[in-house]
Amino acid sequence: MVQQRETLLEVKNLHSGFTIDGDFYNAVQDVSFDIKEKEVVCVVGESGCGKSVMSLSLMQLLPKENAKIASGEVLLNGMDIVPKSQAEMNKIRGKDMAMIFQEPMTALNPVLTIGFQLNEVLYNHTGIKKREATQKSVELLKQVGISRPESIMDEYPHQLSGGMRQRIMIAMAIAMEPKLLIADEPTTALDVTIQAQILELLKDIQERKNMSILLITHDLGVVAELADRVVVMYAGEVIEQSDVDSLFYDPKHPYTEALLSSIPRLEEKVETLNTIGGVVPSLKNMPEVGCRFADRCPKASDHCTEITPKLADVGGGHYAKCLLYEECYPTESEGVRR
Ligand SMILES: Nc1ncnc2c1ncn2[C@@H]1O[C@H](COP(=O)(O)OP(=O)(O)OP(=O)(O)O)[C@@H](O)[C@H]1O
Repeated sequence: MVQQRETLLEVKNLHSGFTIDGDFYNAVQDVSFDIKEKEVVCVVGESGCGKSVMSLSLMQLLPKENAKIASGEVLLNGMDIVPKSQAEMNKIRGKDMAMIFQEPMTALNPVLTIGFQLNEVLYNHTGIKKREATQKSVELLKQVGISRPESIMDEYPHQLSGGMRQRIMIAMAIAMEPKLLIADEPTTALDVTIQAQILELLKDIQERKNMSILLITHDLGVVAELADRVVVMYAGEVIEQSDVDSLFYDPKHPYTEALLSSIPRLEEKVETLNTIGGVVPSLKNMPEVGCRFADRCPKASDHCTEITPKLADVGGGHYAKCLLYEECYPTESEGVRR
């Protein structure tokens, strides 16, 4: 019998975005998905599709000056964290959910030693004393595959390679054993062999610690390697969602098909990469009605700019948002507008 996993994170109708020239624009539009315990969910999509804004919204780390969550719920173990204050979020971040970023140098403080920064995470969440914190930090560095942890404790971020810095970030993220790790393009800034090592480390830690991971990436090779389920985003919206095999072998949305066909295959002699023509619309230029991919879609019909599809189950828990499928037509009461 397949054991039902509990839902760890549930995102419901999330809208978030930016105020630009006095007007508010959603960069994340009505996004809903969930993550079960011990599950790896990958979020994919081209640059500018809202992946980072979505993940920063979950952590409540959007820039305060011009960005906010406009509506929606983010349920962590059933509790909505959207209304939480920053002080409350400071307790939740690190302990219940943690995040690693593309460029660890921006997240690490350049003038503090690695040991100081690691110990700080432990002090923030526990009443631990210095000697014990230092022991724990050294242990964490070992867990992330750092071979001379005692001496690294006294070094500064700039003395380390990009791969080492990302390992430090992972050590900081797992220090309090959070159940959810959000990783936003964690390997993009690294060279290829190091990328593979960091992904291997994430996978290993996820299994050892029984964590769930939300992995943001535009690299479908990474998705194939790590994901249990995949959420495809386009222009701020979820346009497809399914388990990883179903997505790779039977993609439903023309955007996902296009993304998949842009991966070069070893057996094919590729002269040029098959890229998707056109660009993701900017926030100010989002179509108000219809499918946001319509102007780039090879399968678009007139309907596609007139009727807004809804995300619907098009078979066996595979969700798509495309008028190629009967299920995605809005009902009369849902209308054609967003
Ligand atoms: N600080 C900001 N102010 C205004 N608009 C922003 C800001 N940051 C992002 N955006 C816009 O929000 C939209 C979503 O951007 P986001 O960074 O989430 O995309 P992404 O899918 O994560 O792309 P990438 O892979 O390049 O990080 C884009 O249209 C982007 O231009």
